[in-house]
Amino acid sequence: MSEAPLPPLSSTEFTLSASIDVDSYRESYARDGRVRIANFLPAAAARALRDDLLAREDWKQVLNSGAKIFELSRSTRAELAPERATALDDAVYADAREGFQFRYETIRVPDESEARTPHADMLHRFAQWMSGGEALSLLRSVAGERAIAFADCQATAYWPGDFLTGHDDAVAGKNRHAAYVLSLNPIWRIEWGGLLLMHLPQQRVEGLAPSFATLDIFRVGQPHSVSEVSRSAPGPRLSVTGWLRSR
Ligand SMILES: O=C(O)CCC(=O)C(=O)O
Ligand SMILES: [Fe+2]
Repeated sequence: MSEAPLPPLSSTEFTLSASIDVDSYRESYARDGRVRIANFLPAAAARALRDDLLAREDWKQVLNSGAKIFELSRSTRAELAPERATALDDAVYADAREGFQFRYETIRVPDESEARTPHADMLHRFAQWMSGGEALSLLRSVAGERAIAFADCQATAYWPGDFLTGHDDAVAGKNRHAAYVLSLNPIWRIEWGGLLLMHLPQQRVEGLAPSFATLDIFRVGQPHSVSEVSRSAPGPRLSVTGWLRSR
């Protein structure tokens, strides 16, 4: 297998934490198909990214109705008549009873490097950093997939009541090798929900609670879900997430 060239590094504001032991993460990933890398980013960088994302107003709520996906800006939602908003909530929970269903807020970054304007916003810069240099080289090593060429990227905020039901991330034509989730929650009680649940045989699950500056990586093709964030959560479950892809 030939190694795709590493795209140039476009930003120096993100760095890898010094403590990452690539070999042990590579072994865990090869064995289990998933791994949690603690302290993936230095705390200051993770904190800056979190603050930047929380200050943004261009979040869109995304939800599906069967195969259709709807996107609602915050201003659109604010203008919804209360009966419409309740009907929408009811439909989301009714459809979640049996089918594939999700609802959360997102800010997306374009997949193409040219569209990720250098120095546009912090999330774009993070996506570019993940798609080149030391970060991409680490991700390729841990996943054992030299064909990985870039990280696609979106920020997600799961507010109380938000969730994502079981699925396996495999989409034809997207060339996804592994999913990643950078968790940006300095304080999170497990009881607040929003757990990344890996669905195992016999109704067993392995749950990964939101955390801070950790990177979860898991191989595409494994059933998983995000459990509903509870009404006791004081704020959103904030992450930056996407897939490690080849072109
Ligand atoms: O946010 C997470 O922990 C995982 C999200 C996920 O599974 C997805 O977006 O496909
Ligand atoms: Fe997923």
